Amino acid sequence: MAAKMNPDLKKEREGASFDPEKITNLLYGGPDRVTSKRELESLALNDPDFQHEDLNFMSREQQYETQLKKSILVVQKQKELGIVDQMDLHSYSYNGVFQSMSGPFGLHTSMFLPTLRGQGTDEQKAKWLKMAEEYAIIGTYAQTEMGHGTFLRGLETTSTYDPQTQEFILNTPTLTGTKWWPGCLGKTSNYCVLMAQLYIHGKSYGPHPFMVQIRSLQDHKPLPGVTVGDIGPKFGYQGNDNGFLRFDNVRIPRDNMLMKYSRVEPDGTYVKPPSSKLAYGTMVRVRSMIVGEASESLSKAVTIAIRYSCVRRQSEMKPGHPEPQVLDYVTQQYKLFPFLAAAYAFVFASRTMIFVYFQSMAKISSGDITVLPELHALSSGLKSLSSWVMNAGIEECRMACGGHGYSHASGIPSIYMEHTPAATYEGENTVLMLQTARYLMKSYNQSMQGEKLADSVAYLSGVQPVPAAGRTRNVLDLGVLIEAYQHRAARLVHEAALQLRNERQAGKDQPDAWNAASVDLVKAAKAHSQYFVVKNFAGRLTDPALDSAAQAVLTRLCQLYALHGVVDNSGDFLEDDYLTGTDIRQARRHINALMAKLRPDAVALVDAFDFPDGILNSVLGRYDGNVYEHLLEWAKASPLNKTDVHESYHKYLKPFLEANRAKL
Ligand SMILES: CCCCC/C=C\C/C=C\C/C=C\CCCCC(=O)SCCNC(=O)CCNC(=O)[C@H](O)C(C)(C)COP(=O)(O)OP(=O)(O)OC[C@H]1O[C@@H](n2cnc3c(N)ncnc32)[C@H](O)[C@@H]1OP(=O)(O)O
Ligand SMILES: Cc1cc2nc3c(=O)[nH]c(=O)nc-3n(C[C@H](O)[C@H](O)[C@H](O)COP(=O)(O)OP(=O)(O)OC[C@H]3O[C@@H](n4cnc5c(N)ncnc54)[C@H](O)[C@@H]3O)c2cc1C
Repeated sequence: MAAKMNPDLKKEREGASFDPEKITNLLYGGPDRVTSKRELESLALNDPDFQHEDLNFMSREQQYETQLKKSILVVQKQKELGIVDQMDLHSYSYNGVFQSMSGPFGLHTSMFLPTLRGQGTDEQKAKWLKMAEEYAIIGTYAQTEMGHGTFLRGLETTSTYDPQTQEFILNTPTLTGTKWWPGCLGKTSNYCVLMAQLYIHGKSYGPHPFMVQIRSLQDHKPLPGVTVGDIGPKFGYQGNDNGFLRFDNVRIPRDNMLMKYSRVEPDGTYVKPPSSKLAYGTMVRVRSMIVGEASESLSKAVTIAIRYSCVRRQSEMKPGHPEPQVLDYVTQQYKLFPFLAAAYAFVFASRTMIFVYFQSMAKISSGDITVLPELHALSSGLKSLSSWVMNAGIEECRMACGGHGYSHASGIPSIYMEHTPAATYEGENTVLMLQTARYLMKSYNQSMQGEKLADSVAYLSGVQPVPAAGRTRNVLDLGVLIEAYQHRAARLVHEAALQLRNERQAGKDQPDAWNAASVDLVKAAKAHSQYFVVKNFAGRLTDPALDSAAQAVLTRLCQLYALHGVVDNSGDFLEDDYLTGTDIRQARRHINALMAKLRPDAVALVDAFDFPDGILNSVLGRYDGNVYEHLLEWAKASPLNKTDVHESYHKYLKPFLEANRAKL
């Protein structure tokens, strides 16, 4: 018999002003997509082969083994089921089987295969791609070293060409040159794409990608000259064997250098790529994907916190009245609703990012590399902004669940531990924001020369003059809000550029001037990215998939997202002189009014994300809201509760207590 729905959640759903299915359809690309997503998720979630004890109750070794076993089964089953489409794979594998927890094949699919596809020549693809796609070999992306992650040009691993034998000789010359962090490297991979400094005839040509076998295909032992292992337990990512790797005079054939863009001829002649940054292509790809990872993780956390906030009743709002649902406290709404709005904003931003990525890659493949700087700037900015907001949001959701949020039963700690490194991996956020800033400075200077700018920065040359002080606006109007964000971004870019110029004029060289202005540069890059997100969100509100009710609720969310950003950054907007103090006060009032309007729709809005219980993996966020009975059941399954009296009682506590009693 189906469990009864918690009456509070039932009422919430009955009281919603719109049909969540309409928004689900928009989020996933139409009803057919939603149907196949649900079928694939359900297939994975109900497959007995994928059932296991809660990962939270397992040791790290058990987690690794469990995830490895599932990774192998997924490969077999996805073949049997004929799943090839990336979105289908995401539903079946990433969410259905792994509930977005990392596993030992993660880097094979997210970076090793894309690098082979993107950096290999046709011959190289013919040689390795099929083997890799068929999992005859398993690889990772080995770039970061103990001493350098950010500064790619500072990598110490060397690949020295020997024209005599037409081989590269790989070496790790220092302790800090030890590869450190690559996922799935410690125990799983037998190959890697190695980023190493290319040396020919004693000259350095910078980091290049090489295909390197690191373990025997017979017994999986490290090959001669290779030292490899796991780097130990981490904050999260326990199912992933992030590893270390060293080389001692390991020789690989010349054609193991991935040579789609740059080449080394047999005699040692180096053929330059059209752009040296094409070798960084896989990172751009993953950064674009991380916007999706961040939005999805934040969506999961807000789903849990909002559902639970409707089930949880606490305190007396009015003497003698029943305890209210904690979501009725406006302070609780103020914690959660802006992150609900942000989750939507970033889901939409991630869809656009993926579209721009593939559109740009099509151009790059046909030889037009002019789109690369804009793609790099956009993906760097959105990756950083989305993962920062995700981190803040997940933590806010945890705290909004009170004590139970701290328990693994809530599911929130796992989401946080697993996804918080998105702010670090694939380019540390501040560093990437500075890359976006670099592009903005260049664009700004180009606009000063009257040059035409790329679409995403065209506004830098067309910003309206600051309106007369004292003029107030209707800040609920999305057109006004978009303009305000645009104006703020353009002003911050302008001011950062001025600061750079002033630092130069005061006698600093370019790098010192850049460092001195870097806080403002990051601020400008953030403002630019926030403007992009607000504008993009507003652009989705007219999608024909939405009926008027769904459109109305998403419009409120979009207004809340934009207004909350204004209030949160009111100093910026006021300095801008574009909005006035009265506008900011109005914005605060509008936020309160919007939250009151959104309150009855909050549960339906998180339902629209369409995460089944098996994927949410949260006692607090259960769809049926039957939290308390399952909390007790979950705790009873904890390994410490396998026996009434734990064995350590006999070993330690009993003699201790007995000795103390004997002394009395
Ligand atoms: C719903 C969907 C969910 C799906 C989820 C699925 C997948 C995604 C999820 C998870 C991901 C899974 C696993 C991830 C594991 C993590 C793996 C890693 O971390 S791999 C290692 C990543 N490492 C880095 O990112 C290193 C960061 N450092 C750099 O990228 C660079 O060194 C640098 C900081 C950018 C600086 O480079 P450099 O010093 O060489 O360059 P500069 O001199 O500063 O700039 C020169 C010039 O080049 C431009 N540029 C730099 N990078 C790029 C690039 N990638 N593309 C294009 N252009 C680039 C730069 O802007 C300068 O231009 P200019 O101003 O014109 O001179
Ligand atoms: C879970 C996880 C998985 C990973 N997987 C992989 C993988 O599969 N393959 C791989 O190769 N790597 C991997 N990495 C490594 C990751 O890519 C790097 O850690 C990341 O790029 C950051 O580099 P870093 O560690 O050198 O940080 P650092 O650069 O040392 O950062 C430390 C601080 O210095 C600041 N800083 C550094 N440079 C600058 C600058 N120029 N300007 C201003 N501030 C600066 C940063 O902002 C930061 O605050 C992984 C890391 C993690 C945590």
